[in-house]
Amino acid sequence: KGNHWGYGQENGPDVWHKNYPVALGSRQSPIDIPRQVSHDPSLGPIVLDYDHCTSINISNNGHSVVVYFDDTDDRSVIHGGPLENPYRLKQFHFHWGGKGCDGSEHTVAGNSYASELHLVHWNAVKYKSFDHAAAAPDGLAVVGIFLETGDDHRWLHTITDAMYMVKYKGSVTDFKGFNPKCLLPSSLHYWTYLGSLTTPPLHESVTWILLKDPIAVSEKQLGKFRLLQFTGEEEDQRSRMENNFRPPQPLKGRRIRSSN
Ligand SMILES: N/C(=N\S(N)(=O)=O)N1CCCC1
Ligand SMILES: [Zn+2]
Repeated sequence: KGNHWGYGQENGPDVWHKNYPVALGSRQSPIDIPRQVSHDPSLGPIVLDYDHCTSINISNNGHSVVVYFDDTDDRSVIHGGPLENPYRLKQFHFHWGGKGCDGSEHTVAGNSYASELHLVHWNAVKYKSFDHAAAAPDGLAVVGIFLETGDDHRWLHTITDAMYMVKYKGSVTDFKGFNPKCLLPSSLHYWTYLGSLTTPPLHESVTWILLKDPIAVSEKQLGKFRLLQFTGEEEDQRSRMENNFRPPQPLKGRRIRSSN
């Protein structure tokens, strides 16, 4: 087993470029969102059509906790905003910090949030599979939602309650009938820019749509994320899954646009 990428001292974001040279590319994510962003009146609202969405399962892939969706048809798509096609929901996952530490990937005027939720979509109009789309400059669209600590989130507990079933890397369990619309903040105002996957293979294929308003989750709920392990059940060294975020990358002249 080679030195697989991770978030540790030896295999973390600072050395990913050794196996994934695109890590030093010109449209890497995440980034810091500056205080002043140019407002683009031509940017319409983002529309999330998740009414017939079908979650399949929840799993621990050794880097995050992931909920997968049936993406064999257009039943859960996002469209509008900066997007020229509808993009199909494939999965969502989270990035978070350690106890009392922030763990979002994008930052806003240098400030981090406790966690960040990513809803990953792919352009099934132009590409025949997720993997093909993931390698194309307009292949993916990821909606990012910031999580800040506050009151308990009414619907997040369905996800945190399932986490004890996927504690170890490689575990998966049924997770049907979950609609991520319940995780959206009240406003869909957003920032958008062209970037990349924030984990290897770091493909520069993502149109990022970051919602400005965070959702509130309790410290207790966030604590359940940290019960997950990076390692498999059979591995002797245990390692708590936390701080699974890549820090902001150079903007390299990119334009960030703001919806109204
Ligand atoms: N890095 C990723 N998403 S993210 N963190 O950029 O939203 N992914 C890797 C494979 C599928 C999604
Ligand atoms: Zn992510």
